[in-house]
Amino acid sequence: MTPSPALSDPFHCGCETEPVPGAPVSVDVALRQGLELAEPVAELERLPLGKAHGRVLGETVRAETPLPLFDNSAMDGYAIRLADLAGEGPWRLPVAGRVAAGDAGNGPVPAGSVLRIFTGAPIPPGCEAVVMQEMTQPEGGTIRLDRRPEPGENIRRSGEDLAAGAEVMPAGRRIGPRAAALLASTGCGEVIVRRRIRVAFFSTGSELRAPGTPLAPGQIWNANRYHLQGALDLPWAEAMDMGAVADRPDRLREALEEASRNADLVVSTGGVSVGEEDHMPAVLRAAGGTVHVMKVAMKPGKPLLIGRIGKALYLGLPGNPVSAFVTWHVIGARIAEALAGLAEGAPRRIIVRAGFDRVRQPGRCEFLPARLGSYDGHGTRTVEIATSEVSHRVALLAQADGLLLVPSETDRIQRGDMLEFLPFHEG
Ligand SMILES: Nc1nc2c(c(=O)[nH]1)N[C@H]1C(S)=C(S)[C@@H](COP(=O)(O)OP(=O)(O)OC[C@H]3O[C@@H](n4cnc5c(N)ncnc54)[C@H](O)[C@@H]3O)O[C@H]1N2
Ligand code: MOO
Repeated sequence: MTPSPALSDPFHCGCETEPVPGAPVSVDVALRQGLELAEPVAELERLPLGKAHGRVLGETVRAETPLPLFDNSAMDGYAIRLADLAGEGPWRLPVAGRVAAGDAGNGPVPAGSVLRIFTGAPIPPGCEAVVMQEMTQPEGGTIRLDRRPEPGENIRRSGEDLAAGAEVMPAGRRIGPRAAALLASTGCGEVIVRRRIRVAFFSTGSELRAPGTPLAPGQIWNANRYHLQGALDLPWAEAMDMGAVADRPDRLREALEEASRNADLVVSTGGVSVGEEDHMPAVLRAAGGTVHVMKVAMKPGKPLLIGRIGKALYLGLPGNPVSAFVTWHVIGARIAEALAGLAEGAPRRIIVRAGFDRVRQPGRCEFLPARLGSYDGHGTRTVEIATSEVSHRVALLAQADGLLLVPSETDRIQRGDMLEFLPFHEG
């Protein structure tokens, strides 16, 4: 599959250089390789529009009718014929009838008269303009009019928003609130959507316990499980939460195999680094899977496995909670969107100004939890970071406004430098 431009929009984090075997690949290369593996789910479903919110449109929709459907009034006022306004104003014209939204509106405006008309009502034959009622003075069954309206004034023309036969929405669009309003306006009572992708996920780590349960020395509460539960609470995904699995190769293999039988995408956290307790690369291979990416030149998130097992795509995110979040946010979510057939979704990026000075070691692209500060005189916001050692700093992450993107080749950031920033959508 050729990834769509939006999904593969590069981070310019070193993709210009040729990958060296065994060395970390750039974020862009990792993303591209993941997207190449992500064949969109093929099955389609027909759903009533009211049950399709947030789903991914499976077919391009074309308009069978124009939008607006018929010429109609943009204002509450009076439908007039311009020929009735002879000479200089003011003019006085009798009100011969009324037409409201929902009326069939077949009767013409009688010559020498006006019709009372309301917003959304069909424009009666002969009517060349609608005069807002505020521009008229009613006087005993007549109106007085001081100004000659322009031809077509306050008339919303049929087809001016969308012509009959035009594309309403392309396949791959998420049916968000705006899309739903348009589909409804063009009469789409049912839509064809892609089936939900199935995502199985588990956390690895013998130290992990569920929050709310007591801990023995050395144990911690599982954060990544709850991050992924939230991140996968999506209308176009069916999440299968497999809980936590101890750092034992046999258990991990069982979990991986079970997940891959049921899911399009398997996500695990932890166990992807180089320690003796980091089993996932070996477990993936032992289970017949293939490894496509092992390490990415990013911080946090250097150890990141992208592979395949059976029919499923596999993502082994690092265990450190901020590393797991960043790798999911920047790479994992893009891959999930591509599997779901979504043609959009790369995180929005804005330009900010550094509010700090920092000298750094080039070579890895950084995605640092950061807070936005005040605006400069040109409407650009300053950004502040607390530290670059962030991989375990969940509090810093939760308090951040987004991720500051530091390109891999950067060796120095000076106050006032312009940088890219990925704002978080949620509050
Ligand atoms: N010798 C090296 N050690 C490490 C390297 C390295 O290159 N050489 N990389 C470091 C980096 S960077 C990261 S990131 C971590 C990633 O390691 P793993 O993915 O194997 O993760 P674990 O070792 O299983 O866990 C790391 C850390 O995160 C905690 N953790 C794990 N899962 C959870 C969870 N579900 N909720 C909360 N916290 C979790 C775990 O307890 C560890 O503290 O490796 C570095 N080491
Ligand atoms: O790369 Mo690790 O993910 O920094 O913490």
